[in-house]
Amino acid sequence: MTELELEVTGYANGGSGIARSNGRVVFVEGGLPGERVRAAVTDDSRASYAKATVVDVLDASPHRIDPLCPAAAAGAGCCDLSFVDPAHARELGAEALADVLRRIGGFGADAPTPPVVDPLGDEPSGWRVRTRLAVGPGGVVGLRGRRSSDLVTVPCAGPVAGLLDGLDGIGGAPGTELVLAADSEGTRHIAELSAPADRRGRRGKDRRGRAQSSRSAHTAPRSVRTVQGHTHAVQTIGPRTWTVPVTGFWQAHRQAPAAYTSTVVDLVAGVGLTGDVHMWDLYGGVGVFSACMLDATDGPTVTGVDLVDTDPGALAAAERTLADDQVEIHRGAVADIVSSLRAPDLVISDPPRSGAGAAVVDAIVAARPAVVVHVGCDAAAFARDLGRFAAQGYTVRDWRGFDAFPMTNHVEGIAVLTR
Ligand SMILES: C[S@@+](CC[C@H](N)C(=O)[O-])C[C@H]1O[C@@H](n2cnc3c(N)ncnc32)[C@H](O)[C@@H]1O
Repeated sequence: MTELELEVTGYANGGSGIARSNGRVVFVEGGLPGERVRAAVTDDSRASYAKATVVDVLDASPHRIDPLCPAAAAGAGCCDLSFVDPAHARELGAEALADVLRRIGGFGADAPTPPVVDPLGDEPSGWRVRTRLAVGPGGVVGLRGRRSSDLVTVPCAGPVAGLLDGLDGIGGAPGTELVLAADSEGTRHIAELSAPADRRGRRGKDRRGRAQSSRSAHTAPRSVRTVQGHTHAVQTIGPRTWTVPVTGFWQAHRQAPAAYTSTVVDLVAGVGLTGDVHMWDLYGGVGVFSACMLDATDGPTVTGVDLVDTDPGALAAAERTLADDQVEIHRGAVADIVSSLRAPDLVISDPPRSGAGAAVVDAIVAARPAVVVHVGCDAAAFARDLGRFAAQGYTVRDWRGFDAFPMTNHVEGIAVLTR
């Protein structure tokens, strides 16, 4: 493998350092701004940039520390920034978020001050209430390697205390995955997900056949078996309680649901929306944003909600918790449903990592809500969506960043826009 000696001069969204070699950008995994490193080239296939990974640190950044996560240090793909002092990792996250808001979102000097990235707790470790692990031969449980499918059995530092205790031989079949969730009481629930269809049917297929089965495996249903605890985890935020399928979506950071819901209420109140309003809760899941807006004592009075999501388990949980509220639940893709909904005054959208995308942003704009709150767990997709709102007459009035996945490069953004 080719090795290069590089000066790392910047930090890119996604967690790599930025260096240059022969006029070409090199994204350096494991390199920090200010460092001189020796790095092995891992991808040389593009003309404009290459990728490399640090093999030796020649001059270290003062922010480099002994890795906080033993699993990441052993090669697992979990906590990619566990070797960075947590406060500095947050500064890097804020820089990367500001950079994509400028470059991808097109926000210039007239935009609000770029967000700082706030911690959601005092500790960089012990925050994660949900995780997914692989089961290897003999029922041994671990994380997959960063760049391999090898099993790393050293425990990750992210999960809350007790979540990873005593897992080997707990009963997961080799080739399956275990989904672990801690509920609001701290009780652990474990569900086994059957092996993806492509792993089960791979043998004996040619390359094209394997690619086809890999694509369909993404959408193929996987059977679920309870290994410990219950099929559903009880989660609470303030006065509300949800029973959420163990394999369904709930924010990973134990402090995130309370922090995000109070932030959303503050941001909506902060732009002066008052009176009776009709709201859309898009990508609403179990309806945490519906609930916080219905219960808010500041800001508008929400008289009705259209909640849209694709996940039947999440929607069943929403139906139970919001049974006595004016919430209409719609199962399906946001892009297919929004144009049939009653015009909203307020839209909250919280898409998955890929973002809402052009068609959904355009459909929200066409419905002319006075206020939009947009949430994003991928900085680039978040910036792209916000840029599209801004190009069509919406102004970002305020935005916040959260260190919702400590020890990793990921940050969460929440922005409020008005028409
Ligand atoms: C980041 S989660 C947010 C869930 C919820 N707002 C919360 O905070 O608990 C994204 C949600 O989008 C849903 N989803 C993904 N793609 C979707 C689509 N095309 N249309 C509607 N919902 C979708 C997922 O099922 C998931 O519940």
